[in-house]
Amino acid sequence: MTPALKTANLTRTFEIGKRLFGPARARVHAVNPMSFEVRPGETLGIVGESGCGKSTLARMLVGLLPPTSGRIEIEGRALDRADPVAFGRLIQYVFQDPVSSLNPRKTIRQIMEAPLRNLHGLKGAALDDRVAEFFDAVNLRPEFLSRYPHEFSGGQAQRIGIARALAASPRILILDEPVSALDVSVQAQVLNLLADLKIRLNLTYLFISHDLAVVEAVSDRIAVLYFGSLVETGPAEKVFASPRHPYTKLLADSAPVVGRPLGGAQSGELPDPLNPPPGCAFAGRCLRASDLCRSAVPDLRAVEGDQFAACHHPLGP
Ligand SMILES: Nc1ncnc2c1ncn2[C@@H]1O[C@H](COP(=O)(O)OP(=O)(O)OP(=O)(O)O)[C@@H](O)[C@H]1O
Repeated sequence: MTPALKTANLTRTFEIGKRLFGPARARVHAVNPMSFEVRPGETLGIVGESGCGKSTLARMLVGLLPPTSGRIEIEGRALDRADPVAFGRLIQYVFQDPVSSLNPRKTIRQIMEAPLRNLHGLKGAALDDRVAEFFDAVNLRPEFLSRYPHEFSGGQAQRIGIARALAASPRILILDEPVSALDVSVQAQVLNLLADLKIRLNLTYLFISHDLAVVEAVSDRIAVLYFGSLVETGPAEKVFASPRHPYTKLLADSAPVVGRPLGGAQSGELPDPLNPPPGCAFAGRCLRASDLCRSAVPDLRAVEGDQFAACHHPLGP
């Protein structure tokens, strides 16, 4: 089956201004060569601590940030960076902070119309119909269209963000911490809405979050990101219940309560992103680390069925 979304060695480094002892500039390795697939209709959850590269990955996938190297394919077609319209028609982004992602000086109607004009050339009655259709799909009243973003609660603003993304008729939504900024009582409503829309519109989701409980609840498969690399992937019901990578186990053990973010896992020392270690980036925090771990980067390998871990000494079931 052709994947809905596929990355091949997708990589991003950032050069930063500071010069270290010579002409070479310092380089942050934000996303190391990353290859994964998302199947049609699937929700792939991507989980990781702050600074592990989640936003950099998301921004590359929607064309907001050029990759340093590697490819992005949607339904078997490589995306061309030079063609932002093609990107926008296939893949859309829902931002973490719903209110600040909406331009405060524009009405909701203007905000909704912009991608439809730019990506699909819609105007007149066809444009009005599409705006109304997607506004209704996220359960918002039509009179809201003439209002401004500050007039809405976080949950309503996130519905508007979702309507704006969906009106572009994408195949894939990148949901970057879509409920983290919302009250717990509103989170479930937005998650249920996303689940309904996915089925109704035949969508594929990439759901990025630092909240294990949310990711486990919404995902079919989960990918765990650590220090710019995927360290474990597998079925949602397996990854935290039976982790194979010691880092995944640390995450699962440190966030046992529903809705609790990854607090305890941050107590260990993260490597310096300007000077990554030669072997496994987790070796310095790992009780199982051997000389091999400190010298050779482990590849993501199948440990059982559909569960993969990038570990020289994976945990048993
Ligand atoms: N524009 C930039 N210039 C330099 N370094 C950057 C830039 N953007 C991100 N980084 C670095 O890349 C790494 C990954 O950052 P990224 O924002 O993608 O992580 P994240 O997992 O989304 O974190 P958070 O959850 O805190 O947003 C970090 O070390 C970060 O400091």
